[in-house]
Amino acid sequence: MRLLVVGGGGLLGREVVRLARRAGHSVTATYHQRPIGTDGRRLDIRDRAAVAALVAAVRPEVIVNAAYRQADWATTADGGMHVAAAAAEARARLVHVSSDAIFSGAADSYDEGTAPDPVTPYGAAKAAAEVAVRGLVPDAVIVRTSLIIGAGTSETERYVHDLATGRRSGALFTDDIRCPVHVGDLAAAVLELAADPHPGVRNVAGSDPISRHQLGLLIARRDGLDPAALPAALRAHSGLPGALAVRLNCSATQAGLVVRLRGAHEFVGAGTA
Ligand SMILES: NC(=O)C1=CN([C@@H]2O[C@H](COP(=O)(O)OP(=O)(O)OC[C@H]3O[C@@H](n4cnc5c(N)ncnc54)[C@H](O)[C@@H]3O)[C@@H](O)[C@H]2O)C=CC1
Repeated sequence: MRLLVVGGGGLLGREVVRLARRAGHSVTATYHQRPIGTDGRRLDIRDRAAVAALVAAVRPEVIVNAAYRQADWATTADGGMHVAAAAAEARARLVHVSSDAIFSGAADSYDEGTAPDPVTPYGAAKAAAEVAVRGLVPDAVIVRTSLIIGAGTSETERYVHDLATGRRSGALFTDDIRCPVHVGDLAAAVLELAADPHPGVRNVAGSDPISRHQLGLLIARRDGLDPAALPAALRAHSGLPGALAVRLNCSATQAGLVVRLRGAHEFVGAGTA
């Protein structure tokens, strides 16, 4: 497969690039600010003409869009649209990465057919991107995912370390439930779906709904930190906008995947939290 990974320097993008190269695919990765390796290509997806030019030059069979910047409509919504437009022009398949932030959390769980009902600007931008992508590339695969956890490299893991070691103050919510996914499982699923001729929305998250506080305890135990040093709080009392609990139901997508989407208890640790 000739693959273009947009956002190839990020947590997910890096892993997609690594696994794709290991599988023998021809991969071009783009970065935004911090160069990646010697063969990365600089790209700002807010620049429609630049996206079109790069895609025309690389002529990918598949584009994975894993670019992301929180609270930036131009990257999330407009950028997603620019990548989709270029994919349509080049007749490339598209895997667009979306988020559980498109949901309010009002439902008990969310399957692939659920319509977005975002309650934050970020969620609204991600939902708008999905609409634009579907309009431009009707056979795109839209991967909705949840908290991405790596081997120590994710924002969540860094936050837990900072809290546990007193480098910053804060708390982890006990009522903020997500389905954390291991970056390796997610990247493997993205590559499977890139080769999958069946278009549409795919939920790709961990099998284990868990609170951010429970997740923090697992990470602390795994990394030899003091779990008691992680303050707990209620998001419901925090005044912060956003969903309390979003459980992505991945069973339909999982049934068609080789990779097993593990839950946080399994991939972070065997603790019972
Ligand atoms: N990290 C998480 O917990 C979650 C992530 N997601 C989604 O997963 C995808 C990947 O997220 P991560 O790998 O965590 O993000 P990340 O922040 O680790 O990487 C995103 C990459 O996009 C690049 N980027 C930022 N602005 C850009 C622009 N204007 N043009 C081109 N590239 C730009 C950044 O330089 C970075 O390398 C995103 O679509 C995100 O919305 C969804 C749910 C949770």
